[in-house]
Amino acid sequence: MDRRISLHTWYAVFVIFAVLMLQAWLGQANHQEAVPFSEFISALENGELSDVEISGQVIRGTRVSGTADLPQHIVATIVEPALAQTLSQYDVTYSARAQSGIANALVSWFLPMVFFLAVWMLFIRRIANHGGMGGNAVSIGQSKAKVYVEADTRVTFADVAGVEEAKAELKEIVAFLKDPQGYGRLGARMPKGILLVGPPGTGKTLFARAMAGEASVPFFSISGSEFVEMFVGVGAARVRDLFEKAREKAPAIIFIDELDALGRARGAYPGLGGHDEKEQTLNQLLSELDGFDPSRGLVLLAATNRPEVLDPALLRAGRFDRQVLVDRPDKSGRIAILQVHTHRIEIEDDTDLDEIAALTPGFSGADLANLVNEAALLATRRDAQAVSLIDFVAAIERIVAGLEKKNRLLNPIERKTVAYHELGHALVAMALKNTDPVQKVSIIPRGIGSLGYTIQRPTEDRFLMSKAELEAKMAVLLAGRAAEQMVFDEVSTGAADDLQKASQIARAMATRYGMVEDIGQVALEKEDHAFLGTRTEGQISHYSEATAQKIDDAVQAAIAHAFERATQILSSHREALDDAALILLEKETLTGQELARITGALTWKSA
Ligand SMILES: Nc1ncnc2c1ncn2[C@@H]1O[C@H](COP(=O)(O)OP(=O)(O)OP(=O)(O)O)[C@@H](O)[C@H]1O
Ligand SMILES: [Zn+2]
Repeated sequence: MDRRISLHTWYAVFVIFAVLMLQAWLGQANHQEAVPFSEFISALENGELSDVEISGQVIRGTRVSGTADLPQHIVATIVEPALAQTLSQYDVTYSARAQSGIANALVSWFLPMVFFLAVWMLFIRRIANHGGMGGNAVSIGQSKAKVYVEADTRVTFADVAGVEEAKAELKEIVAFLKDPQGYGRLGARMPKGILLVGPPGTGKTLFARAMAGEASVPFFSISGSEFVEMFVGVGAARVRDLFEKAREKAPAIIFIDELDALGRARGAYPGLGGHDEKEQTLNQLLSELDGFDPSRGLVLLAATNRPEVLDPALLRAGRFDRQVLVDRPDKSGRIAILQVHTHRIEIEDDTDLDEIAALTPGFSGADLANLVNEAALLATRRDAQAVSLIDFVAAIERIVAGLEKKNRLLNPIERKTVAYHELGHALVAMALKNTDPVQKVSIIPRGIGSLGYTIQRPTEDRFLMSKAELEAKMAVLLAGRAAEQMVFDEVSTGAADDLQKASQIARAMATRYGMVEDIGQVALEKEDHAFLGTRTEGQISHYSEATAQKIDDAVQAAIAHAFERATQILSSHREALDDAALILLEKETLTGQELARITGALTWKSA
């Protein structure tokens, strides 16, 4: 990759240099000397000039006779606008300034630019086609497309560790690739496209290659980021080529890395350029997806760490209709990943991977791979026979500093706060009747702005919610902050999103669902139950100041009540909360069952 970037830079410098040279040369040929206006006029009056042209404030002419030591082309600025009129008695042409501006730019900038860009592209193509990616990857396609194909990736699921849930899901796909016919026979339908979603460096690319390795099928890949700054039509041609090549070799895996770079919501590009090109590429991809027939043994995988920016059309049924989460590993996951990577190096017996894993919360698989590498380098530098714990600790310190800069790691106090916050949500959800069961609690940061998370799995699709359910939901939402308040006697900014959601519900209860006695069964605002899925906003009728006051009061009261309720539940289960927090801080994720076991929750589900 680096090599190609440096070539790009090299050629960019070359082109700029060449254009500047050309400009200088053109300028010379066209050389014009600026002279005072009075001098220009006298030359004109003396009949020394021909081809006199006025464009805007500028007048130029070609000297046909007169003093030889003056340049042939002279130009002056019309100082007195009124004079422009009197000039009409001479043989002059008036030309629009804009026109001559464009013509000038065309000659001096645009044409040479196009010419050199073309030459540049040609060079880049040649390099790309000859150089390829190195290793056992071969790039195919002579001119248009740069699709990488590996006949055998030599990576298997054993190389991917710490992401067991995702692995289990993807194993099914491998079974299909190994025997497309047999799979179809049982009536099972493969998803058309599978989207691997997760933070950078968690092994999405590795997973895709491992699937190809497991199934012993060729691996065709292309990266979304390579589609940027491409000429119109090239991107679409690449996509077409990718699918064509893969179809010839089916069964096979097609992998599109960084899907977000080319699959961004259409119409979402600020500014000009690139827009049409990206739309064309995306449209081509969509049409390939629609014509895609999984029963022929092709599996389409893509990866992204920003699923939220993807064009919704990509995620529709029959396109990328299966998402697999590839998350940052928890502690046991990190141990497994460290095992994979330390396999190839010599390590001292004293090195306890468990301890290293404990020191590296928030590390991704790529960070851990990097860590093992660094540690090995440090050991080599001190002439050791094997890598030992001290090398790992030193390497961790270096890497942590880098990650902290990127704001990806929590300090110990933050971790503790997040643990209690998330457990607050989880325990209150477990204690209350009208809530969805807790599936998972985690203190592994997920994306920007989310430091931890609690997943509740709805037991069914919801179209109606009762007042009791809404109230329970609010209590669960406020329980994060309630736990922080109770344990640390201090609150943090981590609850902002919870508060917003709870306020939304409280407000809707007052203004839309007629659930507040004091206001009555009137609808004051339009539907906005973001929590049920639909969304339209605005006032239905104009209501008085007094009613507005009542709404505010009702929202305040509902929130206060929910907070009170959460606090009460948590304080009566303080011991369970502390026990769970200890274990969550150690393990980083807890499933619903584990949590129930720790807290004995199932015995106290009541209220
Ligand atoms: N789960 C894992 N198990 C083992 N190694 C891993 C794992 N995750 C990442 N790695 C290591 O990190 C390297 C980079 O991971 P990979 O490129 O697959 O991540 P990615 O999720 O595709 O990242 P990005 O989103 O930045 O493209 C891998 O080649 C591997 O060495
Ligand atoms: Zn929260």
